[in-house]
Amino acid sequence: MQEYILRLCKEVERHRLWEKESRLLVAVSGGVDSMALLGLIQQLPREWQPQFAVVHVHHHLREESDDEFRMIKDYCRNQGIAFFAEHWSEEKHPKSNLEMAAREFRYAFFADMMQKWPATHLVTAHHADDQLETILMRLVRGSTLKGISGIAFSRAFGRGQLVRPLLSFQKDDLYRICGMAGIPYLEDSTNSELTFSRNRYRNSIIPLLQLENQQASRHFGDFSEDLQDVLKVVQPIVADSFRSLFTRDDADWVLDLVGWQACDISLQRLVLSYFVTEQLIPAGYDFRRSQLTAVMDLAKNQSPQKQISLVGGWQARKRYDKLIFLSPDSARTAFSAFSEELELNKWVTLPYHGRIGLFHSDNAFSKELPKNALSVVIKDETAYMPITVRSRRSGDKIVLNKDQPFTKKVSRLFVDKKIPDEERRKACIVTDGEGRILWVPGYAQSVWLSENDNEQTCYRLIYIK
Ligand SMILES: Nc1ncnc2c1ncn2[C@@H]1O[C@H](COP(=O)(O)OP(=O)(O)OP(=O)(O)O)[C@@H](O)[C@H]1O
Repeated sequence: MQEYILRLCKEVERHRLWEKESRLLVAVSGGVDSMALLGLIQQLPREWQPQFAVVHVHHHLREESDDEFRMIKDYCRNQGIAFFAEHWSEEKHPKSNLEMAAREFRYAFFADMMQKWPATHLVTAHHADDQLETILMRLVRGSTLKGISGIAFSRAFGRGQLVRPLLSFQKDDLYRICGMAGIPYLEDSTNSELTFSRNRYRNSIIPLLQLENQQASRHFGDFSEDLQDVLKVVQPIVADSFRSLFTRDDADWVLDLVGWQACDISLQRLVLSYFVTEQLIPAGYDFRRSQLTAVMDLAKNQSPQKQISLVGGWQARKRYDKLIFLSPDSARTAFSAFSEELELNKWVTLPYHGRIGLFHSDNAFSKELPKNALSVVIKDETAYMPITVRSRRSGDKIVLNKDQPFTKKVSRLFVDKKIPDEERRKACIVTDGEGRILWVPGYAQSVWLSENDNEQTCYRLIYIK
């Protein structure tokens, strides 16, 4: 046992996992891995042992969950260890993606407890065999370089760090630890069934690799550490390029395609991969390599306007010399069926951005236009009340040019001006009481408007973006 305790101390020191003053929340499922982890932490020498407590989630997914819950609770009570548990009741279980939902629930509870207890570190019992499985699965399924680098010893989580001190321990070590120290544990019954893909790897593929070489899991661990070292050095360089090429627009991101295309092809790929893994995908979401390839293809596509859907409801849209990554919210928020009559001297807030109003020429706003305002004048004999502001409709037409009036489709207007699709959707249309289009703020004004005041002036339309 002493040998294992020393090994844990070494790992904590080598990877700077925690300090004596840290406060650890140990995530215990009741299986051999996390019970061995708890046992080792309990037996750490005083100068190495921070304060610690146990967190457990009762998933109510299997009959044995009750036994696990009770076993950990009793163990902690007998050993004088603080124990915090949460129940994931059956009503909260979704119909699909159960494994993913259980994980999300678990980590949300852990983050919450880190805040409440409070803790500096969450400690999980991921070990060398988990590492091998994870790397292999990600390689086979397709993942980014960061994904293929596997599980990290430490990463930011909640208000502190998530640490995995057992990554160099093999499963057999953990059985031995529990055996030697008389620590109870319960086998997870799903481990022996081939229901989830991880278990298929665990039971069929990995034993073959280990037959080939018993040190396979150690070698995967070395590979993971080497690759993580490389990424640590390269990442800041890539991050610099990322910052110069990407700009943020609320929740959306915009890539300058001209600058990006001027980069070396390897840097192009690395910058996109960095963006996707570090910024786009919420922590823990597994982004597939195939999506990265799709984004690359989109960026290089000949057509000036094209779009694709990405994981998690994100959308990538190519718009001339920009690649816009729309957040799930923006992608959903379509400026659809909006229509509102303008009341004299009052602003109407537009659904996408900006406001618009109809003001009498005597009104203070008309006399002193707000900054960034666009404004046009309606001559009272030309337009009929009420004036309405609405979103675009197909078939919208506007009559342009005072001297030689001609009718133009609003859609054609946008194509001629090379206005990207999202901007077109955000554009609003101002009509008069007869439904004639008076103004498309920012883009065109009809023959019935003028820009300058004169004696006939009665009303001014003002739009602020
Ligand atoms: N119900 C649970 N309650 C508390 N801790 C848990 C629970 N289930 C898992 N853990 C902790 O998480 C560790 C890893 O568990 P598991 O292999 O199921 O992967 P995971 O939590 O889904 O994480 P990942 O997907 O990152 O591999 C366990 O060793 C244990 O420390």
